[in-house]
Amino acid sequence: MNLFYGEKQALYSVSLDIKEKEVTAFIGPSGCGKSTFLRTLNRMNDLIDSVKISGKVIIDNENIYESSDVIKLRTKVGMVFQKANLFPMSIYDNVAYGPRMHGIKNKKELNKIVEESLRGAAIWDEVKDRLKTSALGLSGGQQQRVCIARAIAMKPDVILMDEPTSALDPISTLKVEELIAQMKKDYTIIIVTHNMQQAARISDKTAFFLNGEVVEYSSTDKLFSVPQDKRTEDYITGRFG
Ligand SMILES: Nc1ncnc2c1ncn2[C@@H]1O[C@H](COP(=O)(O)OP(=O)(O)OP(=O)(O)O)[C@@H](O)[C@H]1O
Repeated sequence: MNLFYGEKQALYSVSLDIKEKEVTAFIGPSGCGKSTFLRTLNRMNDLIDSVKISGKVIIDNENIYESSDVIKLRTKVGMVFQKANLFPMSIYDNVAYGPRMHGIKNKKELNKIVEESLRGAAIWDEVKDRLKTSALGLSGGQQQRVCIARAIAMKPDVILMDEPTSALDPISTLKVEELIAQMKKDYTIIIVTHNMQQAARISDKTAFFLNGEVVEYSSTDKLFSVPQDKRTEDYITGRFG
């Protein structure tokens, strides 16, 4: 994968094999291309006019850049952003939004999806008595877990997370990290994080990005204990970034 914003190249020959039902973390200094690469995985960069991409992203034997069904792709590959971006509507309606858009109208069925998704995001007990109240009345950490529930409601295979805990306090961060650890039995999770301890705690594999390239990609244990590249070692020991 090579990616340009206009004339400026942001990704250089990035090639990664990402395993299903694992947590893969992308780490690296600011501006090195982590979010850009993450967004290529569900074609979110298509929304930016200047973007040019060469290469392939193959999911389930299909190059997603050759298939035109972007809606189907984004159902399969969901996304959670850095800041919770709930709609100004009830908790229930936020989670039911995607399924409704996909034509599910049956109340019983929607109730089931909403409950299962909120349970899956480990927030059901906290919100079950206030489903009809505004989602924006929840704490930041709760809102982020409702965003995860909203992603789960679409029954994706892959969930992309772009610094999902960077706006959260340590306790909410811990809850989201525990949730990610539980979720990997059902989903493939790819997470961009600025927090190396977080990558070390929750991921199976880690890719270290630098200046638009992947310098090193291996099991998280190996990358943090015996980095193969001097630049990885310098980064993880805090010599730069
Ligand atoms: N919409 C855009 N238009 C032009 N250039 C962009 C755009 N988005 C990102 N870039 C540039 O692409 C490069 C990679 O940015 P990207 O956001 O992917 O890095 P990152 O590693 O995720 O950084 P951070 O950790 O700060 O979020 C940067 O030089 C950035 O300025």
